[in-house]
Amino acid sequence: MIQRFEDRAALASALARDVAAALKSGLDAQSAASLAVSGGSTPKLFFEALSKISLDWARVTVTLVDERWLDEDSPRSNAALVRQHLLINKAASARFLPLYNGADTPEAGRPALEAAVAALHLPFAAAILGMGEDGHTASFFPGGDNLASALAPTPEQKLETMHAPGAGEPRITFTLPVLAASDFLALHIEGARKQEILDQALSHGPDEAMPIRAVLRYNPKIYWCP
Ligand SMILES: O=C1O[C@H](COP(=O)(O)O)[C@@H](O)[C@H](O)[C@H]1O
Repeated sequence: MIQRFEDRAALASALARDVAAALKSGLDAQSAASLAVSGGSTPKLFFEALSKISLDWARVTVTLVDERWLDEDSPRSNAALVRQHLLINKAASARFLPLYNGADTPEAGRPALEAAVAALHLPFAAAILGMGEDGHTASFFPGGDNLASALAPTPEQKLETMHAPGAGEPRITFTLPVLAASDFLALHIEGARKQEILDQALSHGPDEAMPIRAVLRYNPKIYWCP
């Protein structure tokens, strides 16, 4: 289902409202709820809208669907984006679980992160994915060294490392089954170019060429604006 909005502000406020409702349902049913968000350039307005909504944020753990293996002082750090634009206002009391821990490589950092992730309340009450113009989502990149295992139906771990020609830097990502099991699964994309990429992904073709296809099979709610 594609929901189309007239502009970025309208999309941000609708997505924030729907994510907050999913978190509230999770908190009504159990003692805590987890939220996985994407990084990149798209989510800022959505983060700011969500941060202003009243919720029992102290019972919410926010994490990332994926991370670039970089210090938080890098402008490409997804964690830095979350700290600056989501963990503010009413959401300042949420707990944050970053996916970068300063180890030399994601492979070296992964065991400690797997242990931290094991303490999360899963499934995620909500997971919000983005999409790159190469058809990647989370860090499921075309040509990624561990793409097959990240997309496998029964991965051994919740996290997978990724190196790919188009990724810019090494990555770590939640695997597809963990994200797809979320109570509320959404894809947030903006702009005419990404609409074209989405149309291409919705047509027949291999997941390896456009890994977003693997997510589309789970029928995420799609939020789009020009
Ligand atoms: O590298 C990444 O890119 C995607 C898409 O980012 P955008 O800048 O095109 O919005 C993002 O969803 C992902 O979390 C991030 O690591």
